[in-house]
Amino acid sequence: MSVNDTVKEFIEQARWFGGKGRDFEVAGFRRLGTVGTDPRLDLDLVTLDYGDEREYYQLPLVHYAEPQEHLEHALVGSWDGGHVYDAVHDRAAMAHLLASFDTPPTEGPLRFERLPGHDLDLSTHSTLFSGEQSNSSLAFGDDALLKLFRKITPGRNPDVTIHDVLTRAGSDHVAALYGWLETDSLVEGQVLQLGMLQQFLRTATDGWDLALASVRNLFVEGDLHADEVGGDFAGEAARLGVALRETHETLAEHFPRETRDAAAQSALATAMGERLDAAVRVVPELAEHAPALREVFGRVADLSDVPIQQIHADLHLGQTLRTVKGWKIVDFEGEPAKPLAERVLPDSPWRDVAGMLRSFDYAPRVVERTHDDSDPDAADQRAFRAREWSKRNRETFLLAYADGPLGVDEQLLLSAYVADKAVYEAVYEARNRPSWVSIPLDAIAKVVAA
Ligand SMILES: Nc1ncnc2c1ncn2[C@@H]1O[C@H](COP(=O)(O)OP(=O)(O)O)[C@@H](O)[C@H]1O
Ligand SMILES: O=P(O)(O)O[C@H]1O[C@H](CO)[C@@H](O[C@H]2O[C@H](CO)[C@@H](O)[C@H](O)[C@H]2O)[C@H](O)[C@H]1O
Repeated sequence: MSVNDTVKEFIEQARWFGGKGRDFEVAGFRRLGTVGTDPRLDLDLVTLDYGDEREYYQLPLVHYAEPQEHLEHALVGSWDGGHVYDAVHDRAAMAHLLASFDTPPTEGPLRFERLPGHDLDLSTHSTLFSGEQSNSSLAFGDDALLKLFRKITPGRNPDVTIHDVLTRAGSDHVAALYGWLETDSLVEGQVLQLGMLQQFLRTATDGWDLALASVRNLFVEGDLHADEVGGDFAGEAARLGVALRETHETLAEHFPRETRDAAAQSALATAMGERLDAAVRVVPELAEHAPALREVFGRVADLSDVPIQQIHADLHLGQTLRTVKGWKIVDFEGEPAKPLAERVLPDSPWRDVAGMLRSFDYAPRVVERTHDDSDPDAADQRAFRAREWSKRNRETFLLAYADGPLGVDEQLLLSAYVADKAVYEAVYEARNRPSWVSIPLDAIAKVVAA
């Protein structure tokens, strides 16, 4: 088998590969740089050709002369007389990267950039994060987290740019950026950012997991209200609201702020309508709600002077981490499916708020699904509690975020973003978790009934 075919097979089964199910060929293989010897770590860039478009993926590959038993699960293939493994699984290869952040090479194509203020702990070893992630993240002990980007879009990565700005501004709501890895390359004449090193949040618990635990707690005590059980989430929802407001304020101070005029608002309404049209083709059940949704989107076309700025753009509870020092927000890459040029455009902060409101709707619905519905009374009671949990946390979060009631225009814009996100989710679920598609569909039915 050729090296290209071997690499293609490896990419197809990788959990970070975003093009699953699509036909592609490996059209090119380019060495971006090499770090260390014995073992040698190559950072390679693979070009994938889908026929109508191309994408680039980063492959960190470690080479050994002899087979490595402990890396068997990470074998990519054997070529050039050696054995080649996915390097994120190899502590020796990852130690080369950490050492290079500490003492950057003085020559060569790779640039290991650092922010001042933190001495890396070189005595640590790497542990790869598991889970459904679009990139590969590794913890170095309790000290640092390295995220190696997999899909590489030429140009600056917003995750790096935004963490850089928020770290320098002293924000309490992100993990501090320690540095990043980049290279100039001939690919589209732009910089390629390959990885990001940041503070490891040792005491972090995922916001989504915390929300699920709170709902489970509530379901155990079927006769108690959300505010009467031990795991009530409202205090956390309020703190999250404040954390998001403060993050938006800091972003507004350091990135350009604009206002969207009537023409731009009209373009927003059109874009939401187009996303709906495309979604109906994937999820035909959306069709019955389409006229009412179009009305919701149409109302935002009449607004003008809408403030826009840098936002997170892909916010949900799974992008929040609760630490002993409060809530942190992660992953500022924007919606991965969108092209970079669109992802870096300013947008209304209400889009982020809408993302969180949708998550507060999801959490109880997901827990409900794991319960045995053999007792219809208990199921009804759980459905009632689920609605109560969601409403309580959405309202508390929103009140804390806005620090008061919303104006009519703000409410209108927020409802449109909520509906737009639910339309996006209907497609996402149909493609990834078809049995969950009723969660966004039910939410859409509620929006249009309101
Ligand atoms: N600084 C950090 N410290 C500890 N865990 C983190 C940190 N940043 C992100 N995580 C966790 O690492 C995982 C991957 O992070 P994320 O930025 O969402 O990656 P991806 O871009 O691959 O989706 C998530 O589970 C997230 O909660
Ligand atoms: O984290 P990603 O950028 O990969 O986001 C995608 O996956 C999310 C699921 O992990 C998905 O989020 C949806 O499901 C969540 C529960 O699993 C829920 O909290 C979110 O509100 C809901 O949107 C997200 O839409 C998708 O882009």
